[in-house]
Amino acid sequence: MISFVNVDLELGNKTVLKDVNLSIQPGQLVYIVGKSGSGKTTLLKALYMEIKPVRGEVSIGGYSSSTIKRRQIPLLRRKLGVVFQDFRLLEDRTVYDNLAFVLMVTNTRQSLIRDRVMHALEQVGLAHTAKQMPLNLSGGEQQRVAIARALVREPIAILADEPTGNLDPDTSLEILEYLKKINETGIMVIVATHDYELARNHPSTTMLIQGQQLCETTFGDCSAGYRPVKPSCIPGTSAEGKSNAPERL
Ligand SMILES: Nc1ncnc2c1ncn2[C@@H]1O[C@H](COP(=O)(O)OP(=O)(O)OP(=O)(O)O)[C@@H](O)[C@H]1O
Repeated sequence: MISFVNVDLELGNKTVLKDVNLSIQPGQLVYIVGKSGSGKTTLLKALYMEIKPVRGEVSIGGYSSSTIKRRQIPLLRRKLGVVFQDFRLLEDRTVYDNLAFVLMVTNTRQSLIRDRVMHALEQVGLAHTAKQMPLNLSGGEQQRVAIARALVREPIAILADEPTGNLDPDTSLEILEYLKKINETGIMVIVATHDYELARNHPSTTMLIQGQQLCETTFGDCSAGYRPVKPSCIPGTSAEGKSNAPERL
């Protein structure tokens, strides 16, 4: 499970997000939408503990931002797969080697590496590209390789930061379909995007960052509008179970 409880996040001296509360359960797919500069990347960075909250607590994969030691951060990150807008593939290595590299740095057995790499490529329909160089693939295919690379360590969650930002609308939908299929295997998927319409076409829990606040809606229930999430929604907090009636915005 992932949770944010009363979290404030700052960059430099600027407060980017204030009093964020969020709970994501195993198997959930969540969109974080918000305009450019609203703080989506900042929120994801708090999840992989590149940014520490100035107030409140982020919990993920059994670690807490309040107690995690610096040396434990790489261990947390091994449990997470991160996907970026610009793919970030190693251009001088084959598709296979891009994935294998991730496992080699953690001393995974060679026989296991091959199985894991090919399985991850199969999950994005690209097993046949294993020997190709990334730049010989289309943008959409390169992003699918990046998703496979995120999968190869069998993460508890995939964090995707604007994964469709460099892609045309049809390819963007295709990428979201792959992320949805991966989510159906039980992996939490968190997609940050400024493309509200894209998220809208894929009904699921959608969080909106607006004026430093994180608000929630579920498409199909838009009549309730977006509501700020209160700590009462976060299991395990002292306020759990108290009312969090939707507020019309
Ligand atoms: N190092 C920094 N110091 C101060 N402010 C920063 C720093 N880095 C980013 N910011 C500001 O923090 C805010 C949030 O940035 P963030 O990258 O999280 O937004 P975003 O929603 O991901 O935007 P985009 O969709 O354009 O990537 C922005 O206003 C940005 O200008």
